[in-house]
Amino acid sequence: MVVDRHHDIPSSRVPIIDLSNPDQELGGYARKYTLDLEKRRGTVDQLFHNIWPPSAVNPKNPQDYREVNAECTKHVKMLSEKIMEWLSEGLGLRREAINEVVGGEYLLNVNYYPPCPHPDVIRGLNPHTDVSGLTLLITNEIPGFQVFKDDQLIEVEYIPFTVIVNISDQILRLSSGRYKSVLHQTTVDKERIRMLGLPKIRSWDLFPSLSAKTILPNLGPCYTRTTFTAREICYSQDVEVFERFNESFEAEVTDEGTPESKNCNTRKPISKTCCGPKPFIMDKLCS
Ligand SMILES: O=C(O)CCC(=O)C(=O)O
Ligand SMILES: [Fe+2]
Repeated sequence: MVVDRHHDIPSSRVPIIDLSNPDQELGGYARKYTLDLEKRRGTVDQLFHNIWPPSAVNPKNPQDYREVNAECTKHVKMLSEKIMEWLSEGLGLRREAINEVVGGEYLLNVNYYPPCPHPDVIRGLNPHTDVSGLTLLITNEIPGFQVFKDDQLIEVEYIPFTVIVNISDQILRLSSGRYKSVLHQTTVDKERIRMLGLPKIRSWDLFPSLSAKTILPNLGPCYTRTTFTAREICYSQDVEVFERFNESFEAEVTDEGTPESKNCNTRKPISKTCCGPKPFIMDKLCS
């Protein structure tokens, strides 16, 4: 499986991404965080590369890794497209509608959380929503994925051979908040490596987008604008960027929102005590 195979790739062949360099192509490894007790953050390594469309796929080598990815991508696309069909129908749209707006590009993100001696105080990733269209999570057997529902933090059970599906920010936006982007966070394990593959629909460049407005004309103009660059959004698990993202989201609703979407702003904020830093985008959605 792709997630296991990436371990075998000699690191000399994989570019290291400098997260602070906005001009560097997004393909390679990055150490996202190093253990920091004060910030309650563990070490997190990440691998990113494009898996669709074929012209954008990287890395070109090793050949067998590429082949495994191509096979995996077929299934990722099939599943994602099926889910987007259901979501389109749920909005009363043509089945193809959401896929036509967000389904063009896919990225594989692999997260690696080494064992951490302080799992009681350390988190893997802080609470966040994903900026993609959809995120699929294919995890190893170590639990650690947690979601917020009605102010409660819920541990998502590991079930072998299953895929977890997160609706992410772009589908929230194009649905004018009818579909919620799931607020989630991760934990670390004291003794075992936690690792997972996250194929994501890489749609964060699509807003503002003419196609979104044309294909989804009745869903309100208010969610089609963003002031963020693809780069910022990609790494928006950083609290500061998230807060700015939320501010722009709020401004969009206030400035241009349809009456219906404005009413979406009535949800109670998620309690700060259970989610650590600030509540993010979820507190602005319909209940
Ligand atoms: O590690 C996990 O379970 C989820 C990771 C995640 O939320 C992300 O990379 O966006
Ligand atoms: Fe996430």
